[in-house]
Amino acid sequence: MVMVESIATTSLLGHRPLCGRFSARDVSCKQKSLSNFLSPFKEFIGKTIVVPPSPRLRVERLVNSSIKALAMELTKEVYAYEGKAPRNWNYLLDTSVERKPCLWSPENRADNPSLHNPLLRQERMGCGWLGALFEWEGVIIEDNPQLEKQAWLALAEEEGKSPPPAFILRRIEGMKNEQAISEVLCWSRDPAQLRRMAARREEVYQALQGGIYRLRDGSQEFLNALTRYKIPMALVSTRPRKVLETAIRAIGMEGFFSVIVAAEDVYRGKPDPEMFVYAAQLLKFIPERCIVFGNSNQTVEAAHDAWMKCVTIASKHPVYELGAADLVVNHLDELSIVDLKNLADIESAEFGSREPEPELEIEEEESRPSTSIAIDDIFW
Ligand SMILES: Nc1c(NC[C@H](O)[C@H](O)[C@H](O)COP(=O)(O)O)[nH]c(=O)[nH]c1=O
Ligand SMILES: [Mg+2]
Repeated sequence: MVMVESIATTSLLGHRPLCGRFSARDVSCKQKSLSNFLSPFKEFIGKTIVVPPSPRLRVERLVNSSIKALAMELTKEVYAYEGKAPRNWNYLLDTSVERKPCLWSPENRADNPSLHNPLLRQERMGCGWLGALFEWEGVIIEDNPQLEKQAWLALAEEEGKSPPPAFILRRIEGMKNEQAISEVLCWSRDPAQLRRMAARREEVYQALQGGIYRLRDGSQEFLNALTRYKIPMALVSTRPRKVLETAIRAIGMEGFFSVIVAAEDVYRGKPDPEMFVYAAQLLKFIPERCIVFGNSNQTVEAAHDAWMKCVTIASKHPVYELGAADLVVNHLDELSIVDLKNLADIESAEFGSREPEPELEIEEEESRPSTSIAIDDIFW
């Protein structure tokens, strides 16, 4: 009984179903109806029992009877909802009450009754079922936006292409090199050429970067806290795996990440959700229980498209540019574990329905002036 109560309490604190049809208020009503049920029952005992049983026996009877009564009540609801009560159970069904699907047995995505282990189930509904997906640059370590630009400009020169303007560089932020070259810069569509240019661009960047890594203030402390609470962590970055592994060793952060998703593991980087969805799969978590930590709006878009919450770190972008994030901080150690649990529990309107988005209407072609680009968009 104690275990059942504690699971129920944890599930209330630690999870709210995403279907949006069951709220905390519904649960408290259910709890009230049990205590309402107990009071007439006590009176009944007082009037009819001639030889009072021992106090222990009385308590046991009360508990057993209330469990039976609750079971009967719940059975009524199930049968009423499923519409398949046995014929001689008709007297149990109050047909005047409109039954709402989902009122009974709300889906708790954090729970897994097939585990047959109350402690494991309880842990899953607490912190034990919260996954943290971290970008690398600008989140765990300091990044250097100038080097990104310089690497693209150097590659453009080597390839005999015109230097990409600032608004194009902003669009490719967070993408994989191949994706940026084929889909935005439009330098080639040939897979072999894409691979060659992408590898060269990474080589130039690494040469400029020089293998010097600097931890962002507060990252280590935050990762230590998550480790203490046994929250699994994934590193998700558009850098190649080898670069990430070298960098992790260089700053002594081995052992923190149970999963690493690197550039070569996916077809597309941000704003595509692929990297985060894959990381959640590797952590064996459903996306709704994962929180992404990034530093750009492309990350926010990717996380939300993956049905994940997103905390952004105002490293290269100021706070006011990161308004779409669920939470914006300057450094990771501003966050507490409770912040993360609360964030995981917020039911975002955009996550309310998994129905496909309606197709956008195609606008009629109008004679419009060609898109104008502000001068400061072109020059940096
Ligand atoms: N293209 C510009 C970028 N790109 C940023 C990188 O895509 C990304 O940050 C890097 O690959 C590391 O990955 P992650 O953050 O660990 O996922 N950044 C700029 O500042 N400016 C650009 O023009
Ligand atoms: Mg980043």
